[in-house]
Amino acid sequence: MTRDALRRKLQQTRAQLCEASRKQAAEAVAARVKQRLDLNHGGIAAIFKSFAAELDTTPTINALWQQGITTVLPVLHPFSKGHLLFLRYNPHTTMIKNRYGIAEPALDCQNIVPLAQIDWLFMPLVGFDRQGNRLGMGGGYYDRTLARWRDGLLTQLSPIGLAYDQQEVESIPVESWDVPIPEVITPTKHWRF
Ligand SMILES: Nc1nc2c(c(=O)[nH]1)N(C=O)[C@@H](CNc1ccc(C(=O)N[C@@H](CCC(=O)O)C(=O)O)cc1)CN2
Ligand SMILES: Nc1ncnc2c1ncn2[C@@H]1O[C@H](COP(=O)(O)OP(=O)(O)OP(=O)(O)O)[C@@H](O)[C@H]1O
Repeated sequence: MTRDALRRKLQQTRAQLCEASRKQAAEAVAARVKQRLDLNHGGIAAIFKSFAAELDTTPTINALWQQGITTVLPVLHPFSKGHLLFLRYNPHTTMIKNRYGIAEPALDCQNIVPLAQIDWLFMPLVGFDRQGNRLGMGGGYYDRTLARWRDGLLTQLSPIGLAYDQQEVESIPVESWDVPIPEVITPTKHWRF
């Protein structure tokens, strides 16, 4: 199956999950993220605001805030196409909708946190396999972010995918630019590849 066909199929699968299992999945992932954070101290976490049928990160974000962890969200770079910035996010942050309709902090340079200061990069996945290969929305945004990590420039950073169990597949067709990730958290399992 091509990446596009697999992406469509997995998006369909996750769109079919019922409200009750979505809610349960979101809570279960938040609990596992909390356990994961206990392994390190302090720190800055990059998370994402869920859209469409993505795993809902609201309980995870609340858990991060409760633990006093500085939380940042991805913002589409205003002119460097395909790149992300990460901006501080707290309950008072002014939010806007980006061109995909995803909520992001309004761009204020004072709130930009360089990737070199981020400890945990929680990423949205459309699919993943047991080798740690990932499939995203197809924009290459996280690929570009991970490229810097792969090149050894961000040794403090732990990339961690968040997904429903149903997003695990036998194998993801890999492209040259794909960077496998070391961990994925689903409601029932903490994968370490
Ligand atoms: N919640 C969330 N935030 C995120 C991401 C994400 O995947 N999830 N991103 C991760 O990269 C970045 C935004 N990337 C995106 C890339 C493409 C589309 C999108 O909807 N593309 C097509 C439809 C593709 C499809 O339905 O398969 C479109 O433009 O219509 C959305 C977000 C940054 N923020
Ligand atoms: N490091 C990179 N440098 C330049 N272009 C890249 C890089 N990584 C990916 N791309 C480009 O981004 C596009 C989308 O890649 P891909 O289909 O792998 O996205 P994805 O992994 O599903 O999305 P995302 O990374 O946003 O979650 C590809 O056309 C690819 O050429």
